[in-house]
Amino acid sequence: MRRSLVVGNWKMNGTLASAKSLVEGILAGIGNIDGDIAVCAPYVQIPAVSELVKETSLALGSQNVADKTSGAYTGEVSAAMLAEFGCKYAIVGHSERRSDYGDTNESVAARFIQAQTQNIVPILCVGETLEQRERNETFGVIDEQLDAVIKAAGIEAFRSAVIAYEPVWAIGTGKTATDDQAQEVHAYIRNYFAKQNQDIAAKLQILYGGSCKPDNAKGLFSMPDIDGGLIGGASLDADSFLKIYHSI
Ligand SMILES: O=C(CO)COP(=O)(O)O
Repeated sequence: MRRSLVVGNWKMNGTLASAKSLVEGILAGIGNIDGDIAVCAPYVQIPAVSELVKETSLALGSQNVADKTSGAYTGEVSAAMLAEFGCKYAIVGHSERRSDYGDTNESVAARFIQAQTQNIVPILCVGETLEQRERNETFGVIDEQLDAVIKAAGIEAFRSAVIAYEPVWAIGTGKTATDDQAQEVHAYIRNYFAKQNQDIAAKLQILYGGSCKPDNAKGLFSMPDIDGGLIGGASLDADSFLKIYHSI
């Protein structure tokens, strides 16, 4: 009943030329799969990618969105600006934003709300660091990250949102959560929502992110509460990204 979704997060990589050829490679191999696929490009590559993916089944997303609507916020990009280029998704609360750029649970909630004002589906990232996992704080950290967004946006907002569970210790490290470790947290997240609204919980897409690669995607995606992936490094190569997509 839930559609699978695979999203590439290109992070701060590539050039205009490499972005175009990556998109062309993805489009050439997308095939006819019963599931959704998207790429989240750096802001300045969004206009070009938007042209290439028009009228295709490859959706476009951004890697962040401003927490304000418009005004004197130097360096920020608003949800309305992203909507003009047909962005369907916006990642909010990625761990790199939280740890390197000071995004707090509250500002992540504001970004989530801003995306939805323009009918952009926020992909809300949650996850624990290695130290937090070792201190058995995983579920508490995820509770706080989700509580902040529900407090600001309300539970109904999750009818058009996606969650990405990204264990920080598995991002860009080559370390992956085992299928069972990932499933345990995905089930926890679904249950967290079920306690508030069973229908929303049952329909919510929860993606796994954290060194998801062609060789481990199938196992992860076969778990009952894993609905796809948010892919970093492996999304920068059309073949490996397509192999992951074809594993759904
Ligand atoms: O951060 C990620 C996706 O948003 C995961 O990155 P890697 O797939 O490179 O570990």
